[in-house]
This record gives sequence, structure tokens and C-alpha cells, in this order.
Amino acid sequence: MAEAKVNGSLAVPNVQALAETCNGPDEQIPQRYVRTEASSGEVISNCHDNVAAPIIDLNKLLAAQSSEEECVKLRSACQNLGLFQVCNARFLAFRYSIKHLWNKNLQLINHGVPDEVIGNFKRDIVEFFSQPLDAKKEYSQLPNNLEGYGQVFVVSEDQKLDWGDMMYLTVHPSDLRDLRFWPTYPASFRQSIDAYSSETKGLARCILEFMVKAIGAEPELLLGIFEEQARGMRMNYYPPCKQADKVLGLSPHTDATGLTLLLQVNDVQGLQIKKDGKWFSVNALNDALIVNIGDTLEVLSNGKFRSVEHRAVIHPNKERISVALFHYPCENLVLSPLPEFVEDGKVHYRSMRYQDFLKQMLTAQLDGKNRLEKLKLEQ
Ligand SMILES: O=C(O)CCC(=O)C(=O)O
Ligand SMILES: [Fe+2]
Repeated sequence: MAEAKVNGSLAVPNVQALAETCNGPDEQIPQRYVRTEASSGEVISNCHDNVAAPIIDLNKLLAAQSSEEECVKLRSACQNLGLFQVCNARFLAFRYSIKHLWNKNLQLINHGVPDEVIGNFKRDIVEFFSQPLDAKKEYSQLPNNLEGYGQVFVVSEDQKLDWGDMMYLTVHPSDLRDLRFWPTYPASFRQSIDAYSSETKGLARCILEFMVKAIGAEPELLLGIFEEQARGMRMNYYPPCKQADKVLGLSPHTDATGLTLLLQVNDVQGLQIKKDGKWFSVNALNDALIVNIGDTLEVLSNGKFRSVEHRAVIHPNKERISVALFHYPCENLVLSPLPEFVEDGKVHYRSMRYQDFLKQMLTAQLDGKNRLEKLKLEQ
């Protein structure tokens, strides 16, 4: 994927290995990982009704008698939070033609994203990261390439670092896959990545379509921008840290792309979202996929959808693994609000070539929602 080759990251130590050497309660954590902001500020956890990540039931969205009510929930999540979790995603998959849907002749084949696909995928990721460092290094990133095992967004020698390692792969389209970085251990890994990627494909499209429908707009143009475009998969490995409140697994950021489908691989929580200046812990349900709205969707929708600022925190004695599946827009997109979403001529974001926007992101350290804020026009 061209996006993955925009720029590389400076090489950083492997955190999984580092964590093994400094994981006593009094052990010194290297200064580059010590983050004062990790323990400052209020964090709201255990919020009831999953306010930080409302649950959208796809079955309810599809059933005539409950669809409207579920759409209201979806609209509110997209406009106020930028994040929700979908349940029943594993029981539904959507193979349909957009034309049919808008002719109210929806064809859904309820064949499901099989439990087996998610189960195999999770099992193989855990197995991959549990290998000795040398085995994983076979898939290390190469200079000026984001794909592979390593880290991203490290652009200066004195920037603070995240307490995590990652593996990034372009998974779609298949002719852009760089198999040099696709692990051959465990033996079923390539197959399980492929299966997860293809089984979730229709789902992202379907969710996006419901989102647009929920705000009363026509979906064709927006869907067209993401149709058959690149998808990238980032597998995050966060080792435990006895002094978890001194480190951050992943710095505050928004995803630059369209929708992100986030899968928490093991049952360790750690995702937090920012709302009204406060951090909220997300309680990810076991069977649910978390849907993040990225910056591209915020701009295209003229702010009708909000991208969500989020970060990952660390557990004191358990590893955490997550997988983000990013949906990229077409490469030559000019990022600008679509006319469909502009009311009374009020355009809220200035235009920018998507490639430039992405490059800005990949050549800087993560910085909350600030990059997007710079595109906002004074009203
Ligand atoms: O680990 C998580 O829950 C968040 C991961 C994430 O935000 C990302 O990979 O972009
Ligand atoms: Fe993210």
C-alpha cells in the first residue's frame, strides 16, 4: 500500500523485551517511557450503560420493529462520541448490493462472521507475539516502510515512547500484500489474517451505510470513496508494566482514516476515549467489535461524524493485545466536506489532499486531535 510506504519510523527498543528486564515494582523504567500525563487528569471508569462505548446491536438495526430506535442510538454515538461497539457482528455478515438496499430490496445473507474465524485469528496473534524476539524480528520493519514488526510515529530521538510493539500489514487489496512481512508462524497465521480481513469487509461497509442513513443523508458518494480501497491492519502488543500508571501503551490520537474496526484480542481492558476533556475507560465486550470514526470521515461528513481521540493504557501484570483494521479512502482523494453534508453553505473544514494529510500524520508524533483541529474553519 502506498500509504504504508509514506515514511518509516525511527528504530526503537523492543518493549516486550524491555518489559522483561524492568518489570519489578521498584525497577527503573527508562525515562523515555515515563509519561507524567499517564496518571494526571481524571479518568472515568465503570460508567454504567457503557456510555463511553454504546453498544449497537446489528440485529436490532436490521429488524423493522427496532431499527428506528437503534438508529437513534447510532446517530448519537457518531455525533457525540465517535465510537461505539457493535454486537452480533459475529452472527451477521452482509453481502448485498448498495443499489438493492436503497431500492429497499435489501439482500442480507445471514451467514455470520464465524466464531471460528475470530477465534483462530486471536489464537494465532497471541502465539505470534509469544515467540522469542529473534523469531519476530524476521518480520522487522525495513527503512522507510511502515509494514512489519516494530513501531510507528517515532520521529525524533528525544520524543517520549509508547509502552508497546506493533505489527502492521496491508491486508487489502491482496496484490498489494507484502508477504515478506506476513508471518509463517504459527502455520495458520496468514490464513487466519486473510479470513478475518475478508469476513469483516462487508461489515465495515454496512456499518458506514447505516451511519449515513442514521443522519438522513445519501450514502453513495461516501461509500464510493471507500469502495475496494486499501485496508491496513495494526496488531498492538502491550506488555504489562508494574508501574503501569507511569507509562502509556499508545499515545492520544485519532485515526486518520475512515472507519476503524478494533478487536480486543484478550480480555484485558485498556482503551480510553476523550470526551469533554476527560478520559473514559471503554469496557469492550467480549463478542463486540469497537468501531472508531477516523478524521477522514469527520471531514467528509463536514463534522456530522466526529473522530474520536483515544489512547491505550497498560495493565500492571497482564499483557494486552488489540487489532485495529483501518479503512483507507481512495488515494487521490481531496479531503473536503461532501456537498451532501453541507447545510446553508457552511463548510467547516478546509480542503487538503488526503495524501498530504496522511503524510503529516506519519511524519509527526501522535498529538491527540490537533492535526484535525488545524483543518477546522472559523465559523
Ligand atoms: O489498543 C487499543 O485499544 C487501541 C489501538 C489503536 O487505537 C490503534 O491501533 O490505532
Ligand atoms: Fe487508534
